[in-house]
Amino acid sequence: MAVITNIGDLKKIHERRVPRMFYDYAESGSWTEQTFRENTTDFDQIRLRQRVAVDMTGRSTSSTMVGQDVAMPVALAPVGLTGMQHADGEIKAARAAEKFGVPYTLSTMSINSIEDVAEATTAPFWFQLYTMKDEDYVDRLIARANAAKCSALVITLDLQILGQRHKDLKNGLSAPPKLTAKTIANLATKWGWGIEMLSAKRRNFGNIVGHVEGISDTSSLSSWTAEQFDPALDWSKVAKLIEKWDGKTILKGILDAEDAKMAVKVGADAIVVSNHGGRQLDGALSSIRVLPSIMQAVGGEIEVMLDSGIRSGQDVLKAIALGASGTMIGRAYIYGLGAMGQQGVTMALDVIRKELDTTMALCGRRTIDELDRDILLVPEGFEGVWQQN
Ligand SMILES: Cc1cc2nc3c(=O)[nH]c(=O)nc-3n(C[C@H](O)[C@H](O)[C@H](O)COP(=O)(O)O)c2cc1C
Ligand SMILES: O=C(O)C(=O)c1ccccc1
Repeated sequence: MAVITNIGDLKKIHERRVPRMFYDYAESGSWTEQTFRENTTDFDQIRLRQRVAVDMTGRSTSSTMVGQDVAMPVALAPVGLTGMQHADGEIKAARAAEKFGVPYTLSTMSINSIEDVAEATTAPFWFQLYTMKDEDYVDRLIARANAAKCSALVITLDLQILGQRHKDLKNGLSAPPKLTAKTIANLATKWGWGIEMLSAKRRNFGNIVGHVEGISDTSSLSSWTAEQFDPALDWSKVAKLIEKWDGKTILKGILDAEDAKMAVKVGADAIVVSNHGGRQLDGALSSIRVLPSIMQAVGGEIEVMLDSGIRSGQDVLKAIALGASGTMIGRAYIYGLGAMGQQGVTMALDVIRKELDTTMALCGRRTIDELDRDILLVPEGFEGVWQQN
């Protein structure tokens, strides 16, 4: 077996093993993919400060996220259709996260249901909520997450309407895949995936089957989303959702200081600075680029996490040093899952922790608390904010 030394190694195996439709779905950004690309290239523009002769014994990557102890400040982000990357992928990812000691976030749009994951794990996981027009259904989802003892509700705000992803539209993305000549030809080359998928507990959306007539046919993810998701979601509705949830609430998809202030106002416990991994508004700034302005606006008032573009422990370190208390990874663990199931997710987490730990040592920092702005050289434009009218 190939020696895995970085996340890119897992990505190559993922691409080989998983049907094109699902690899493309994971890897796509929206439109020209400018934001998707800049999410990673902007991280690369931040440089690190080497420090020497600092006693580096007794280092630790452990920290806390929304009051929970974590082995490192990295949670697994909610990812729709995870169970199409590997059979029962949500269960496998949740188990890997539990063993490693980091939070797992289950997407509303997952293949395994809330109950499947609760049954397969003991550590509390986070549940990510998409708000639908049918408010009773949203209430039922919240009640199910509560019954499953989820420790945080992650409300995603940047996808009331789906960004256009050209590859998904061309591939006719669906779960399970529709058997067209093109998909059959592709599946024939992915027999490892196919054989394993025969054993899966579920092959369509576990949280929403039965919700609407015909839901197991997600033949067009975009038209289904357009039909079901609530385009009228506003801050007053967000405030009501927060009131309905007893545990911690995390608002995901904040990319603007003004919105971050609103998140504080409605009483969220944390925000995730995110552009949905470059899958929504193409042309939006990268998360790492807007983080300084958001820290300036709400730092100290609310816990700030960041995702979009994290592919290494160095990226995690950069986000923390700029003020985030934690991060989320999406594709970085999905590559591992698609490549090798639970073991691949563990490998991805191991790779990231090793990189974080080594980088901390070489920057002369021993703990997550010690990571500060002093160890970074940040391009000037990163500190910029939108012009106020
Ligand atoms: C394949 C895929 C599916 C996603 N599905 C969801 C989802 O169901 N809910 C959600 O809040 N975010 C979803 N996201 C966004 C992630 O939670 C996260 O914000 C993003 O992946 C971070 O960027 P990264 O992949 O560069 O780490 C998805 C991302 C990907 C790549
Ligand atoms: O693909 C996504 O990014 C996502 O969040 C989503 C939205 C609707 C249905 C499935 C996944």
